[in-house]
Amino acid sequence: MAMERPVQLVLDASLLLEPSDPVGSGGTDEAPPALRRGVEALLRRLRYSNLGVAICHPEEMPTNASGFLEKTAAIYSFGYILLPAPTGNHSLNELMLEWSRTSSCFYATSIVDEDLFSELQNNGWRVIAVDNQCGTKGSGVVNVGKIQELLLTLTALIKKEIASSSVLTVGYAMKQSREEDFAKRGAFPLYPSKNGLIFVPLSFEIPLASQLQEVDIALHKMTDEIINIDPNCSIDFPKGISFSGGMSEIIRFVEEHPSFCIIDPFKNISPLLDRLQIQEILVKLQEFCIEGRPKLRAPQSLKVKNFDAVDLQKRLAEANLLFPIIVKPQVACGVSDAHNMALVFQIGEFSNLSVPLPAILQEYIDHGSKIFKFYVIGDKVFHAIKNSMPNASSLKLSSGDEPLTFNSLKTLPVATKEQVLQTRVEDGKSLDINLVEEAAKLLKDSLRLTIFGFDVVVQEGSGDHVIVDLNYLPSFKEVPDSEAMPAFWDAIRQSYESKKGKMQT
Ligand SMILES: O=P(O)(O)O[C@@H]1[C@@H](O)[C@H](OP(=O)(O)O)[C@@H](OP(=O)(O)O)[C@@H](O)[C@H]1OP(=O)(O)O
Ligand SMILES: Nc1ncnc2c1ncn2[C@@H]1O[C@H](COP(=O)(O)OP(=O)(O)O)[C@@H](O)[C@H]1O
Ligand SMILES: [Mg+2]
Ligand SMILES: [Mg+2]
Repeated sequence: MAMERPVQLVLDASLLLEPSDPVGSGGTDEAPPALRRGVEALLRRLRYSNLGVAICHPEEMPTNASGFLEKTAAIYSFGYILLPAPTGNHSLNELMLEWSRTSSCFYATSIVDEDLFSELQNNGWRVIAVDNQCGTKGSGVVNVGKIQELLLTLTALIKKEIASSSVLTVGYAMKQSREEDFAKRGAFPLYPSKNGLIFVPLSFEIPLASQLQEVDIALHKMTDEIINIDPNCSIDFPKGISFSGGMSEIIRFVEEHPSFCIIDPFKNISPLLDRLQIQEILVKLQEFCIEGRPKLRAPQSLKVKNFDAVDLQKRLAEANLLFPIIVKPQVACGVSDAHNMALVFQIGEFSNLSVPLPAILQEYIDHGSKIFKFYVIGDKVFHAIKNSMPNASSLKLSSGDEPLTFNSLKTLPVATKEQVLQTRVEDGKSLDINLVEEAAKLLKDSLRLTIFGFDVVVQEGSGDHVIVDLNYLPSFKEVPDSEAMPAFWDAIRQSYESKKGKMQT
């Protein structure tokens, strides 16, 4: 994808500031300048958009407002330009003229100024008027009803400028913290990525259907939009799950448009919400093993609906599940207590155990406090080594006769420095990388997911490679951006092309 001309976006003060007294009234009772509703979200997205962005305002703006805008520009590392006072021959700011020569330029504003508009358009700028009362029909100005529609309109205009049929627009929906993590890595350029993808956030404040009609692909982490999961019914999308309004609109749109490319289909993600279904997937993988290579397997597991000791003792024996046992909620993600776990050393410790039910009991694998996090991103497999929980014996010391309860995302009892040092370097029991990479490809074929992660621990003694977790769309933070981002973009395009390929057959 040849990089086209850079894109320059200039945001007029009228678009950004709460309309207070008319500009220049200098009235003393003016409220302090503030950003209009929806502007902070717009600026946050533009910051990592790979577009050139500048804030502009008329020279004669009162200093408290211009100072506020200058500070705002600095916070988001945007440019900051003053529009010359309207003299006879409107002369654009020098910089804007310079940009006209080198870039595709867009001017977004909320006030109509016919002279300025025609001056801009004579210099090749596209003007976008946002939610201004008086329409500006026919003057080549693009009208946008609400500020939440601005980015989608901008991507449509950019795509037209580039006029290359291979450019695809990806609308994305995920929780803000995850979006920020990805955006900071450059994952969501509003300007085509190397392989021709343009990313735009889907707004849950305006109807989703009209937005989805404008994009080629929707990328989502549906587990960020789960309101609750019925723990007593086996999860089988959409059964047992209730979603936010916006996510429900996306789900409905996809049902009504079977050829639309959703990454990933909800039914394909659904098993990863349930640690029992994850276990079943991993047990199937056990059939894959290569002579003379370490065994790749799932932990011995057992689902329980309660922790009543009598019944439990029998069931543990039947499942030949020995202590120590790690106890996890059957619901794997999407709800706040999906990561509340416990390490239990004896049957008595199950009484009043605070792990949500139904629960999955798993053999605890001594793995020298080292975990291998594998990330499958399209047809690429990456892995990172992270500090993990130490061998059970050292955890038992610190927990007396109590179970060790923790939250796996927040308070995982990882090994202390001295515990890591104590761990004998298991000779020959290290990771068999290509065994796991082979398994990763099989997993990808059976899961039919574009991006997923799974955790492998190597059991001390046996050297068994035990897969203890499987996640949909993790953050793969440990993979360098230079490798992770191109893989991320390729994965999305591959999924799109294979979906379109299937539609044709
Ligand atoms: O279990 P892991 O490997 O730590 O992966 C987690 C996991 O994907 C988790 O998602 P979820 O299970 O809550 O859906 C992610 O947390 P949030 O969704 O709360 O952000 C983590 O980002 C994942 O960690 P990692 O990115 O290191 O794989
Ligand atoms: N069966 C197991 N044996 C030993 N350690 C485990 C086992 N299962 C999980 N762990 C440890 O607990 C951590 C959290 O468990 P995991 O299933 O990944 O929970 P989550 O899905 O919340 O991330 C793992 O990263 C690993 O360090
Ligand atoms: Mg995990
Ligand atoms: Mg997980």
